[in-house]
Amino acid sequence: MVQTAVLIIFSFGLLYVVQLYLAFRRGTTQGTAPSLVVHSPRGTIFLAYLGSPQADLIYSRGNTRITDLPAGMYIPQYVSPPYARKPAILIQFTEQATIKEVVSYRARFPKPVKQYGALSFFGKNIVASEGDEWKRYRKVTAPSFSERNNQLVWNETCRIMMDMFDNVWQWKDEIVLDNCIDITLPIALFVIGVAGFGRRISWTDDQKVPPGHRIAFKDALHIVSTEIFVKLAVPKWAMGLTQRFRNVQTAFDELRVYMLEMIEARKNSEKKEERYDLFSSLLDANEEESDGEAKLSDDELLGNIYIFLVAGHETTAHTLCYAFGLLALYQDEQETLYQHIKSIIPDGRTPTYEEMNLFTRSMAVLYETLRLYPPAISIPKVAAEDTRLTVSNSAGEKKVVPVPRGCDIVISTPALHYNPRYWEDPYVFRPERFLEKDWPRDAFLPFSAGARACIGRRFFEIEGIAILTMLVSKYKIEVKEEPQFAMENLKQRRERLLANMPGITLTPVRVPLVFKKRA
Ligand code: HEM
Repeated sequence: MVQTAVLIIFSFGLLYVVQLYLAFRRGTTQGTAPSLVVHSPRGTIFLAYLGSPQADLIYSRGNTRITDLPAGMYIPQYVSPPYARKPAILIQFTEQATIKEVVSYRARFPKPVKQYGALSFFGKNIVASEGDEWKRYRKVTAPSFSERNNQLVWNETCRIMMDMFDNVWQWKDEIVLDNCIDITLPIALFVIGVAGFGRRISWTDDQKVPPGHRIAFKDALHIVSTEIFVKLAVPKWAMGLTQRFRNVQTAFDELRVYMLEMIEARKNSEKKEERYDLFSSLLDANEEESDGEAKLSDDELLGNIYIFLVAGHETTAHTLCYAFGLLALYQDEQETLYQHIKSIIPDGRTPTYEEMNLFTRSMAVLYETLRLYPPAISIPKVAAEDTRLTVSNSAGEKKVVPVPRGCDIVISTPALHYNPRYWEDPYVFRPERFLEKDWPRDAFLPFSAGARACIGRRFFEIEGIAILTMLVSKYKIEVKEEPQFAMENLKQRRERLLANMPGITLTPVRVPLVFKKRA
C-alpha cells in the first residue's frame, strides 16, 4: 500500500519535472535569446540546475552569443510554462538607454519580490523587499556605509592579508591552490565578519568547531549559500532522507544559532564601545522603538544579518577568483599591474587607506573582471503599470515598445557588458579601457543602478583594491600546470579556468592557480 502511494507520488513528480523541462526548452529555443521566467521557487531550482542559459551561452560554449543580436534589439518572449499561473511575458533589453530608464524609475519598475523567496529563509530583508518595507531597511543600514566604516574595511582587509601571508602561507616560495576560491571565500568572509559584524576570525581559529556546534561558522554559511536550491526543492519532511539533505539542514540550523549568538554576544557585551559597523545599526534599530514597535523585528534582524553576510562575501569572493584567474592567463596585464603598484609602494610595504585612490589600475582590473563576469547575470524587474519603453534597432531607428502591467523584465548584465555597440572587442580582457576618461558608464551595470543599486559597492571596491594590490605586490600568479591539460590552447585554458556554474551568483567551477613569491 505504502509502496504504491510512493510510486504514484514519484510518477507525478517525474511528470512534473518532464513538463518543466519541456517548457524550459521551449522557452529557450523559441526566441534567439535565453528566457528565464520564474514563477515559483520550484521553477527557480529547476532552471538553476540546468544551468543559467545566459552564462552557458556567453561563457561556456562560446558559439551562440546573445550579443550577436543586433544591438539594442528587444526580445519579447511569450512563454507559458505549466507552472505559471497566467501567461507570462518577459522582455529583455540590451540597450543602455532603455535599461537606464528601467532602473531609474523604481515605482514604475519595482522588483518582483516573489522571485526573491529563496533569500528570505531567515526573515524579510533589504534585498528581498519593496516599497515602504524596503525604505525602512535601507534607512536603517545606509548610515553604516560611512567614511569611518570605509577605513575599517581597508585596515581590516590589510590585516587579514598579512595574517594569511604570515600564518597560513608562511612566506613560502610557492603556494599551489587546486581552487582559488579556497582563499578568496575565507578572505571575503573574514572582511564582512569584522567590518560588518565586529566578528574577528583568524585563519587558524576558523579551522575549529566551537563547543556546542556541529560545524564551523564559515562552513555553515558556505553550505547555506551553495546548497540553497536543495533547501528550496526538498520539502521539510524529506530533509532527513539523504546525507546531503541532512548536511544542508544542519548548515541552516547552525547558521541560525551562530547568528543568534552574534546578536546575544553584542547585546551583552560589557564594553559598549563606539563601533562603526553594520551590526550596530541593525541592533540599534532592533532596540529602538517607533510608534511603540521595534524599527526592526527579531525576524527582520536575522533576515538582514543573513543577507548582508551572503551579499557581502560571495560576490566579492567570486569576483576576486575571476580576477586572479584572468591575471594568471594574461601575464602581460599582471606585469603592468605589478609595475603600477610598485611605482606607488616601491618597498612593498602595506599601503595606507589614504593611498587607496592611487591604485587606479587595481580598480581597473576589478572593473574589467566585473564587466566580463558580473556576479548578478540578471536583474529582474516588473512593470507596475501599463507603460512604454523606447528602444532603437541596429539601424538606429527608434521604436516604442508597449509594456503591459505585470510584464516581467530582465536586465541581462552580460548582454550589456558584451555589447559591441558600447565596448570595443568585448571579449578581450583589457583593464585599460576603464582608465580612459569617457568609458561607457551606463553600459556597466554589475552593481545595478538607481535606488536599488548595491549598497555595498564602495565596501567591495575598498576591500577588492586592498586584496588585489597586496597579493600582486607580493606574489606572482600563474595557472597551475596539470598534465591532463598540457595540450590546450589559450582559448581552451580560459574557458576551463573561468567556467562557471549556477549559484546565488555566478560561481567559478574551479580555478587552479600557483602563487610564486616575488623576489
Ligand atoms: C562584487 C561585489 C558586488 C556586486 C557585483 C554586487 C551586486 C549587487 C547587485 C547587482 C545588486 C542589486 C540586486 C537586485 O536588484 O536584486 C546588489 C544589491 C545589494 N548589495 Fe551588492 N554587490 C556586491 C557587493 C556587496 C557587498 C560587499 C555588500 C555588503 C557589504 C552588498 C550588499 C548589497 C545589498 C544589501 C543589496 C540590496 C540593496 C537594496 O536593494 O537596497 N553587496 N548588489
